[in-house]
Amino acid sequence: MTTEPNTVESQPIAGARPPSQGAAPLPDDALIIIPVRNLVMFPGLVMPITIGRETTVAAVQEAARTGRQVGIVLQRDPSVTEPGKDDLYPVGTTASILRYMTTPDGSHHVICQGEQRFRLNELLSGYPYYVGRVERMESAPVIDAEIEALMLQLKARAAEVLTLLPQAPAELGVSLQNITAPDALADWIVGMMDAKPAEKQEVLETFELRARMEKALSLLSHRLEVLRISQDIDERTKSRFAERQREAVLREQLKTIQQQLGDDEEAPAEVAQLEEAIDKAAMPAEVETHARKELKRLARMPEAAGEYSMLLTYMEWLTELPWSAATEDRIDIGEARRILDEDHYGLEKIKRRILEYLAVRKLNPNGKSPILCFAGPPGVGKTSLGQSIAKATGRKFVRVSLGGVHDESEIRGHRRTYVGALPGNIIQGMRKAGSSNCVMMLDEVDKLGSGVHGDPAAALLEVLDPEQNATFRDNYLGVPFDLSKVMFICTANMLETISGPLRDRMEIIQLPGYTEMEKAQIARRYLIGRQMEANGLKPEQCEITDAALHALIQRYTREAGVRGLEREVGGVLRSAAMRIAEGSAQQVKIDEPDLEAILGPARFENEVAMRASMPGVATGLAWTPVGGDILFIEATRTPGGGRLVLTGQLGDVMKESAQAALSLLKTRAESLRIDPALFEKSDIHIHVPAGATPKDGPSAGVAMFSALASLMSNRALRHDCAMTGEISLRGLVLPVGGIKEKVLAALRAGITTVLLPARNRKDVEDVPEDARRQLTFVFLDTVDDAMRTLMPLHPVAPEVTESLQSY
Ligand SMILES: Nc1ncnc2c1ncn2[C@@H]1O[C@H](COP(=O)(O)OP(=O)(O)OP(=O)(O)O)[C@@H](O)[C@H]1O
Repeated sequence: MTTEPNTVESQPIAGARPPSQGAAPLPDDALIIIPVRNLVMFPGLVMPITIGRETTVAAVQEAARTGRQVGIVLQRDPSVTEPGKDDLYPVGTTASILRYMTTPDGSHHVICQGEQRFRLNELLSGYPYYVGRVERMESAPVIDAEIEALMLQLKARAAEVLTLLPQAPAELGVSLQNITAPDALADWIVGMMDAKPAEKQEVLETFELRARMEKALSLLSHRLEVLRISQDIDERTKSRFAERQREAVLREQLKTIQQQLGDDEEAPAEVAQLEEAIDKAAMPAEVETHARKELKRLARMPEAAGEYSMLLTYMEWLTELPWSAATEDRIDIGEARRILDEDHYGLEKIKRRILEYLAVRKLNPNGKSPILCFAGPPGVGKTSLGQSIAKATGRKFVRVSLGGVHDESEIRGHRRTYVGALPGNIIQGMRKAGSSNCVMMLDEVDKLGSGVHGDPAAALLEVLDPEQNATFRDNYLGVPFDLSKVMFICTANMLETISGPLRDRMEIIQLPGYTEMEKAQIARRYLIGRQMEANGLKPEQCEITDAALHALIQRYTREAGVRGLEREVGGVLRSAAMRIAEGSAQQVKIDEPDLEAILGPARFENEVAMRASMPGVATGLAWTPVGGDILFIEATRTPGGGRLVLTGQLGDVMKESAQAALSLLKTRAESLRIDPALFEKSDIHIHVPAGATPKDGPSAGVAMFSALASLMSNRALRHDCAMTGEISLRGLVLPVGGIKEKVLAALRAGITTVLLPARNRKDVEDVPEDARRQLTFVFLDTVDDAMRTLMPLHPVAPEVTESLQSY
C-alpha cells in the first residue's frame, strides 16, 4: 500500500489561453482534468498530490477558488509530457480539493478527496488547463451472500497484511473495520495498496462490483503472499545472525572454562615462555610460589584486558632478575694487584686499601665488610677503579646514578598499582647486571636529594645495611630480593652533603687529584694509547712531544682529574688522523708550537701574575668539590667612615673572618707601618670574585688579612705566593683541611710558594713527591710570618722572630 505523494504533470493543451477573466465558463458536464503519472485516485480515498507545472497550478487554483471538483486521470505513459486524450486512461475519479498549499521551497501541494468514477469522453480546448467532458458513473451495489463473503475475505486479508506491516499506523486497521459498503471496501483497499498503477487502474475501470472485489482480492492475496515470503526471508536472516552470535558467546565461555580447569592448551605463547623462565630463574621458594600464582592469574586474563600487559611486564621483571645467577668469586690478591696496576697509574695508598679490602673478603666471604666510598673530583678514576675491582674479582660491574634522586620511589620503586610503575634503580641495576653478586657502583651519593616523597637516603641505608639488605623490598616487586652478595661501592665529589648515618656506613677513600707529573704519566701510559685507537691511529703514526703534553696540561686544562686532558689529547690526535687520512703526512709529530693551530689559543695563562701584582690583592687557596682552586681576595678603600663591605657570595663564617682580619690588622698597624687614622677615614670593600660558587669557611683568614695589609700599606704582595689558614684575633694561624687539593691547585695555577699553617706541616706528606719538589712551602705560626714572606721589602719589627722555612 502506498501513501506517498505523486507528482502531477500538467501540460498546456493546444491553444490554451492564460487564465483570465475572459476564460470560457465550463459546461455542466465538464471537469477540470488533472493528468497524473503514478497515482490512481479512488472514490473514498484522501490523497496528497504534489503539483509541478504552472498550468496545473492555475487549474488547481481555479478549482480551489470556485470550489469545483477536479477529475484525476492516470497517464498511460508517465514519460509523455503533453498527453492527448489517447494518452490518458478513459476512467478517472472526481475529487474535491480539501487543501491547497505552497511550501516555503515553492512547491505546490493539494490534498484531494476522491468522490466518484467518471469516464472521460473528450478533452475541450480553449482553457488554460485541461478540461474534459465526462460521464459520472453512479453505483448502486446489490449486496448478496457472495458479495458479503468476498467482503469478509477482503477484510481478513487486509487485516493480515496490516499485521505484516509493522510500520502501518494503527488507525488504518480501525478505518478498515469501519467500512461497511463492499464497493467502498474494495476501492479503499486497492487505493491504499502497494500495487502498480496499471493494476490499480484496472480495478478502477471494473464497474461490476463482484468482479471488482475479486480483482481486489486477487491483488491483495498476491500482496499478502509477497509479504509473507519477505517476512520469512527476514526471519531466516535474523536467526542466522543470532546463531552466529550465540556461537561466539559459547566459544568465549568455553575458553574461560578451559582456562579455569587449567587446560592451557589455548594459553598464549607468553605464558608458556614465562612458565619456562620461572623454572629457570631458581627463585627462592616464597618468590616462586608468588610468581606461579601471578602467572595463573595472567593465563586466565583475557589478552585484551588492560591489566594483562601490566601483569606481563611484571612477570618479565620477576623472571629476569638474577635471583640465583652469580659469577664465581675468584679473589687472587696477586692478580688483583696486577689488574689495578695495569689500569691505574699511581694511587698507591688507594690500591693498597682496595687490596686489603679484597683480602678480608676472601678470608671471610660472609663477614660484614665496609662499603667503600671513593670521594674526589671528577675524572680522577673513581669509576675506573670500581671497574678494576669487578675485573679483579671476576664479577659483573653495574653503575647506578643517584645524582638528583629526590624521591624514595626512585630507589625503591613504585607500587604496581601506579600507571607506568617500574622497579627502583637498585633492582633495575640488578637486572642490568644479571648477576646477584655484581659490583654495584652507586654514583654521586653526595647528590642524593631529599624530597617530599620519603627520604631516599633512608632507602639507600637499607640497601647498604648488611643486616637488612638480604630481604630488600622493592615496592614494584612486592617480594624480597637478596642484595647481600652485592659488592657496593659509592662515589662522591664531596663528603659534606652526605647524610651522617650514610657516611658512618662507608669507608671513605679520598682521591684528591693528580699533579702535573702524574697527569703526564697517565696520559703517556693510558690516555694517548686509548685515544690513538679511538681515532684509528697506529703508534708509529703519531707522536706527542713532552713539551706539547705539558702545555696541554698547563695551558689547556685546569682540573684535578684527567678527563679534560683526555679530551684535549683526543682533539690533537683527531687533527693528526685527519692529516694522515688526507695524505698530507705519513707520520705526525705534535710539538708545543703546533697546539695553538690545532686547539686555538691557550685557555689558562698565568692569571695570578696578572691579577695579584697590585696592592690589595691576595691569592687564597680554596677547597672545592671538584678539587682545590685558587681564589683572589681583593680589597679596595674609599674615603668614608670606617665601614666594611663584603661582596662575592660570602658565607657567614667567611664574613666573620674578614671582620677578624680587619680587627687584627688594626692591632698590627704600627708594626706594619700603617697610619691608624686611615681606618677611620676609609670605607673598606672586600670582594672575592670568580664564579657564582658560594664561598665559606674560615680558611681564607690569612689571605683576608694579607689583602687588607697590602691595601692599607699600599704595597703589592708577592704574586707567586698563595696561602691558606684560619686566623685568631691574636694573630695565630690555625690549621685547615684539604691541604693536598689546595697545594695541587696552587701548582696548577703556576704558584711557586705556598703558605700553610704550621700545624698542617704533616699533611704536606700526602702531596706527591714531584709536586712537593716544585714548590716552596712556608709554614705560619702567626700572620706576621706571612707578612715577612709576602712583603719581603717591608721592614719587619725586630720583636717578631723569623720562622720562614722551606720544606
Ligand atoms: N690513575 C689513573 N690511571 C689511569 N687512568 C686514569 C687514572 N685516573 C683516571 N683515569 C682515567 O680517566 C678517565 C676518567 O676517570 P673516571 O671515569 O674513572 O673518573 P671518575 O672519578 O669516576 O669521574 P666522575 O666522578 O666524573 O664519574 C678514565 O678514562 C680513567 O681511566
